[in-house]
Amino acid sequence: MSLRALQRTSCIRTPTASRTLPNRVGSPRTVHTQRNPKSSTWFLGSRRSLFASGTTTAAATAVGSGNSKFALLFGSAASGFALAGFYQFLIPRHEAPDGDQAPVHPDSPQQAVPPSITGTKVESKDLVSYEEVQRHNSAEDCWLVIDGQVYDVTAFLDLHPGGKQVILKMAGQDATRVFKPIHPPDTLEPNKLSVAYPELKLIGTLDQTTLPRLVLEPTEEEKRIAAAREALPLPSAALNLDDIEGLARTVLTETAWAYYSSAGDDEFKYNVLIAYHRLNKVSHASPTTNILSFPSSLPIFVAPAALARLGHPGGEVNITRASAKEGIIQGISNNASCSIEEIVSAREEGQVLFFQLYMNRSRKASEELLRKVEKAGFNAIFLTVDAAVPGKRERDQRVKGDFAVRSPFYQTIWHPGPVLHAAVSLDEAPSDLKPLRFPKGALGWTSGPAVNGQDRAGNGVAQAISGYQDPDVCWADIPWIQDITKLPLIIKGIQCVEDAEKAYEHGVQGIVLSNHGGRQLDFSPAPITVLQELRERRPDLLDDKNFHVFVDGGVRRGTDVLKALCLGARGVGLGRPFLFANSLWGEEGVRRAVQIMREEIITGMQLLGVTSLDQLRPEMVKYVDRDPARVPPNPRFDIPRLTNGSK
Ligand code: HEM
Ligand SMILES: Cc1cc2nc3c(=O)[nH]c(=O)nc-3n(C[C@H](O)[C@H](O)[C@H](O)COP(=O)(O)O)c2cc1C
Repeated sequence: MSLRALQRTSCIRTPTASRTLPNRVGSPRTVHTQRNPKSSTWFLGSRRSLFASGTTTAAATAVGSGNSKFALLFGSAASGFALAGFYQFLIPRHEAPDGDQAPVHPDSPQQAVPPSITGTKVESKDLVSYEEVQRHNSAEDCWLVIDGQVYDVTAFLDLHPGGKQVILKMAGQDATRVFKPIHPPDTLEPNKLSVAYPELKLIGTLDQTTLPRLVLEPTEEEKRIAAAREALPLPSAALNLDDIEGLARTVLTETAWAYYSSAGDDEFKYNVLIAYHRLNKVSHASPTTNILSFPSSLPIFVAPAALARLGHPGGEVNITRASAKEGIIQGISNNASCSIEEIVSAREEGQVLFFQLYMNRSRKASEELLRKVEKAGFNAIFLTVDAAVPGKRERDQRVKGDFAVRSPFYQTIWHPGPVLHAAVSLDEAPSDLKPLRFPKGALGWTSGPAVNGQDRAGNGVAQAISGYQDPDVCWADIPWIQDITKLPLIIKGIQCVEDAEKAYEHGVQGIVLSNHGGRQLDFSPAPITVLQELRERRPDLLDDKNFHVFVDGGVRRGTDVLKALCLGARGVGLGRPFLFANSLWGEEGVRRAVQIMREEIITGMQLLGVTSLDQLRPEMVKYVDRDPARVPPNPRFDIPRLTNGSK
């Protein structure tokens, strides 16, 4: 089964067998939709290689509710990264002025949150006791604490873009923990405060010594994660990307694991290609290349993937820093958990970043986002077209999406309010814009229609964050985007030769053959299969220097990359491996994952007998059609037995 990318899918139509399309590049061309008779039934792979695609892992809800409790209870006792390190900066603890007898409270962070997450604090000299704050706990008199500062929000309640009720739930309490993940980091910046929210009154600074002492029991999951973090080896102990995945599963929350690892309805394993050996002098093999026109130390890039903060509080910013250090290009998801501003400020000078766009139901919102990312200096746009609606990700749905990390781009676009970055007014928002409540009090919004007649709440993380995406994106939108931005445009999610041809004819700079890591259409072809078919049927597209074909999905080995390159791909994306590596060790973990790929690619090149990537040829690989080996929907992964400190 093949997904017809860019077909309007809110009303499904059968594609015609062949047609003549207007050609913006050259003369009109007939597009042939005849399938290669040799190609077998397509199956979605899972986990391994391009020949599979994606089953994998999960992480600790970075700024979620439970961790803070845990940090409190175990923070002083535990040593190492597990608690004193990791949790301390997830949810900062109170320093105890008089040793461990000092009062503590989970939601009043001190300075431990990294600056990129914290935002700027308003400092006030007046000390206010926590008891006093607690007295102002109604709609008529509502105070709360954020970042150690006490605010009177009574007059602001009706103006709050996220609604009055969410604030009232925190009336008289410390709201830092719920505030931070869902607000832009500069929301309470001093110079912005009086202008944007004159109704908000700063009362003073919370007197930390008045906080009640809380003794909170960690949940079983918190205990499990802390123990796993305690036992984590150094990044260098991971020898391959499967080691990273196995370890990541141990430290991720059930929610994060389910979201990261989930694939389509069923999950399959598939192997396709075999590489041959060539004799050559290979002591110096260089894996450097250009991706589009940008230099890259390796023929791989970070495939855009949402919500990196589910696994680590540093989120996408960790990946940005690691990519800069390792010299590879990062794709930033439209549903990233760090804001554009955070990512751009972490970026090194000249660092190449691609931005992945989901077309918004409001074209105006998409236009503004495109202009924003171009202005911010992003280097290319990846338009994702294989996610007209979220795939049926049962693993994700089963855990019901209990998370507290939101996509700032998404908030920015859809939230009517005084400080909208994308300035979409309420009357332009879709009529079904409605608040969405996640279980356990995490809040969000969705603009999408109810799923199967039900609210999106409890349908998993993917359902929750995808509501604004337009199922009616079609080919006519391509010239529309090209008129708005001069950046190279790459269509991501092409799953058949016919759509590759259409993309070519629409004058885009490239495509990503991808099935979204197996998370969308079940039984969609493994991207390597489509690449092989493209090689057979339209080698001219692969050989055109101005048209770049990329591929992603299940790439876990250097040899996977080399096989794709042999067939003509210009670069290969990896999604989950970087999410998992980030979940384990943040920036260091992502660097380790890149290093593993570097070692494997160079070794693979040497064993293949090539010293540069342009020597890779289709003749060096062989396509093997074979039946996929069925694996259960929730496969168990071997957790590597690596011990702390092992090299
Ligand atoms: C003094 C405090 C607060 C200020 C100045 C404030 C300001 C804002 C602003 C400006 C937005 C729109 C964000 C955007 O569109 O980029 C927003 C959204 C929101 N706020 Fe607040 N807020 C405050 C407190 C809170 C608290 C205490 C909560 C929860 C307990 C909360 C929950 C939300 C939610 C759920 C949204 C919608 C975000 C989304 O769904 O994407 N806010 N707030
Ligand atoms: C957790 C997760 C989130 C993703 N989010 C996005 C996204 O926001 N936009 C997008 O175009 N692709 C997204 N993808 C798909 C990736 O870009 C990529 O196609 C896929 O991960 C490749 O498969 P791999 O994970 O096996 O490497 C996501 C994938 C995962 C696993």
